[in-house]
Amino acid sequence: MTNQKASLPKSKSRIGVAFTVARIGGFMANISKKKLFKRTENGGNGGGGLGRGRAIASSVDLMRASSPTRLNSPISVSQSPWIFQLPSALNMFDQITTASKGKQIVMFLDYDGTLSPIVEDPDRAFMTNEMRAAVKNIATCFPTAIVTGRRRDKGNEAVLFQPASELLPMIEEVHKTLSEITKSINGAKVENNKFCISVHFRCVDEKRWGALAEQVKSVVNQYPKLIMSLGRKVLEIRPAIKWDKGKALEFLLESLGFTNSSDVLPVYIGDDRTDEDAFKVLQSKGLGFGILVSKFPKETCASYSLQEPSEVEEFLCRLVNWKRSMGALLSKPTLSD
Ligand SMILES: O=P(O)(O)OC[C@H]1O[C@H](O[C@H]2O[C@H](CO)[C@@H](O)[C@H](O)[C@H]2O)[C@H](O)[C@@H](O)[C@@H]1O
Repeated sequence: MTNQKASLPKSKSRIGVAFTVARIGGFMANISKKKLFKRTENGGNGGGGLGRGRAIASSVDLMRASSPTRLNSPISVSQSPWIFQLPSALNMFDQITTASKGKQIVMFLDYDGTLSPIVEDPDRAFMTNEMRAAVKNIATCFPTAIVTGRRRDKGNEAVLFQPASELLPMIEEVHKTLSEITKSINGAKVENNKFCISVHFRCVDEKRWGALAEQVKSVVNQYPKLIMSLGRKVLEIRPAIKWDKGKALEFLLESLGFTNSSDVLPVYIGDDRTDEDAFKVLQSKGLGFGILVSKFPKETCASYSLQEPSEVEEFLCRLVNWKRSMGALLSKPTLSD
């Protein structure tokens, strides 16, 4: 499999949509996280009532938990009770297609960790040729949107909606400051996603994570219009506006004319905390299916799971084949023809 430029296929997509999302709110999994990020999310002064040492220690704990690389318990993935709660979307394939009877499937796909494997260098997160073909095919079968925090020139073609444009000069300024200030930390990488800044710590020695988080928070705290949250080995700084992947999903469904929920079956596939906002919307509306991409147990509002991008590809290919076989069945000549 050869790596390719991280852009999506240009033609034949029913929507051809890629979506830049200014993220907010994140996925607050537990109380300590709420406390820790309170200052940054409120533009206030961080760590809640925690002392500085404890606040840094819990920052590091959260950063560690942001992208687990092993199971905490000694049991294997297949034995995990989480797997029972969150069955594989591949095993549940027939149930998913049955639920789509009389409805329009609309596909929502996250990019990093979903369509492309997680890699150390965010500039080298590419879709394989096979995944590219699968995405292209799925977009010919169903309305399809890529919902990502990445900037348009890093993998996407069209942007339907970009909130917070007036904050761009400020985001640019913060990007410069963060790039400068984090130079002292080996492996730290600051990425400018236009509407959000990502400070990556995947390649930073764990001993330096606390120092990095402190540096970033000290800058973000000077900007009340920005908040910070955690993704997979990444600190994300974004506008404090009411916009997230859940709102993006609602906006897209509405734009496509699917206000009547009985007509539509949205399927959202994502791996990260920001995707939880979309899973939550689907869950609360009793609409479609959220599919979490993860090998490890996680707290989630998704209904099903896929372990890694290669399983996402398999799932997309099965959907394409199913859709094509349905089309073939419908067009088969009958005796009366
Ligand atoms: O909304 P998404 O498309 O899921 O974007 C979330 C972040 O994705 C990227 O970072 C992640 O993938 C990198 C490449 O595999 C990996 O190195 C990093 O540790 C992950 O967090 C992207 O680079 C970030 O800007 C996005 O915020």
